Amino acid sequence: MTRAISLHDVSKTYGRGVRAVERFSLDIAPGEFLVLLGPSGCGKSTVLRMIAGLEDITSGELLLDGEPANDLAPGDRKMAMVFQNFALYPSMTSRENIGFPLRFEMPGQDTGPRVAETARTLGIEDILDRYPAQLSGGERQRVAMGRAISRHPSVFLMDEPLSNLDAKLRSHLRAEIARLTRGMGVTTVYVTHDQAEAMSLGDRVAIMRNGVLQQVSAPREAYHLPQNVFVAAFIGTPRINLMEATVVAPLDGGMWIDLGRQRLVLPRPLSRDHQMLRIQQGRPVIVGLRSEAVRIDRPSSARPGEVVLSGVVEHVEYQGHESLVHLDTGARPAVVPELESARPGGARQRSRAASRQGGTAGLGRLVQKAAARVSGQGRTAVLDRPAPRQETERPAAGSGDLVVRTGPDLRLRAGQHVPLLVDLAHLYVFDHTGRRICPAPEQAPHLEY
Ligand SMILES: Nc1ncnc2c1ncn2[C@@H]1O[C@H](COP(=O)(O)OP(=O)(O)OP(=O)(O)O)[C@@H](O)[C@H]1O
Repeated sequence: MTRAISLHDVSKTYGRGVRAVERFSLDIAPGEFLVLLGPSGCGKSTVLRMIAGLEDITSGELLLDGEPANDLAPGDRKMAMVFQNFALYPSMTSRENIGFPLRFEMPGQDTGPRVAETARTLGIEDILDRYPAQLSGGERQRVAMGRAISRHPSVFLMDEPLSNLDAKLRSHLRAEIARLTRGMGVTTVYVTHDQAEAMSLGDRVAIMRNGVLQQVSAPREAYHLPQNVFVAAFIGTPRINLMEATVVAPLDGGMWIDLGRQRLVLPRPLSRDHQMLRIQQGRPVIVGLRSEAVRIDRPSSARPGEVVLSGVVEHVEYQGHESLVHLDTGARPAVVPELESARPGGARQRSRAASRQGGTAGLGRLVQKAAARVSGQGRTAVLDRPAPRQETERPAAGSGDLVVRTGPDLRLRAGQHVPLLVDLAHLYVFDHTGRRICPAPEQAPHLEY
């Protein structure tokens, strides 16, 4: 059996007013593998624990297979939880640990065959008579998973189950979890702060920040069409390059994006996405370029849709199969403050702060309008208003503002000037509220999976 989970406008406030989750809404389909992803403290575990019934829901509704479940006792939810710290009974063997919950589910029956079947599935038959202290971390986590699986639950809830394991074992068990849960067709909600884990496991990924859901989508879509700059920055390695910029759109119909020392000239005729940028004329925006959007090559090698920039090599990270080249292009890296509030209150405070800081009256009003929109939706984050650019404010030497992937054989040295080709098909632009405006949300291309 597998089941549907729905959360409607669910909020959680812990005692003394700690608002951990805010108006969280999500429908999880039967058999789906849903990953809750976000930085530490953003409320992922709280959502999981509310689904499990281990935390009360302050407001909003939880439905299991369409039935209200806010007040259902945890034991009646038919869910199994796997935690980060394995949580095995130290005085029981693996066999006893796996069989323990079955004693209550199958009173008076022989649990042996169910334990044996579980052990076979996980390939742990040879450690059934050992105690937790005699097991490696990976073996312990397999036993903990065995205990969850043996009950044939309708839902798996996993809270960072692999974070105490080393990288190699983590990737091995990750594949095992994917195989097991898909094979069993059981709805799974999996919490992690590791974006690579989320991307490789989830049918869909729900990205949270400060208790607020930012985006729910298939991993591919979260990577290619991030709804806001936070999602863009959180997903993908190396991190997306984010630069402060200004759209310049003179009346002659041309347009470019001013990056400080250089500009990205948008080719004419302007694409629809680029035409939409015209309304940002003169306003601060954030340009996002993933490392694969830029290559080091001569201007004469430019393909259609590629425009020319240049950079100075700061530092090269050799990775064996490729190199990551850190470059200074003279742009100002845009900061997505980790502690930036995505909540309506935070947005209001920030807009007041922006108005207080002065700047142009127009910008103050814009920030306020955006804050009002954000209050309505609670979805995107307002960025700090960029400080006026000053010639003296350059990134510290060695920091680089652009990271580009190259083949491992390209020999570069620090201080070398290199030509860059930017593929505008991979250009992201976010407005000052952090929302993606290019590619424009309403005409984003449908992705083939
Ligand atoms: N029992 C509690 N009492 C008060 N505040 C709590 C309690 N549990 C969690 N919080 C707070 O609620 C917020 C969300 O916590 P939660 O554990 O859900 O985040 P998380 O995203 O799972 O973090 P992590 O990845 O570090 O486990 C945090 O600010 C945390 O300090």
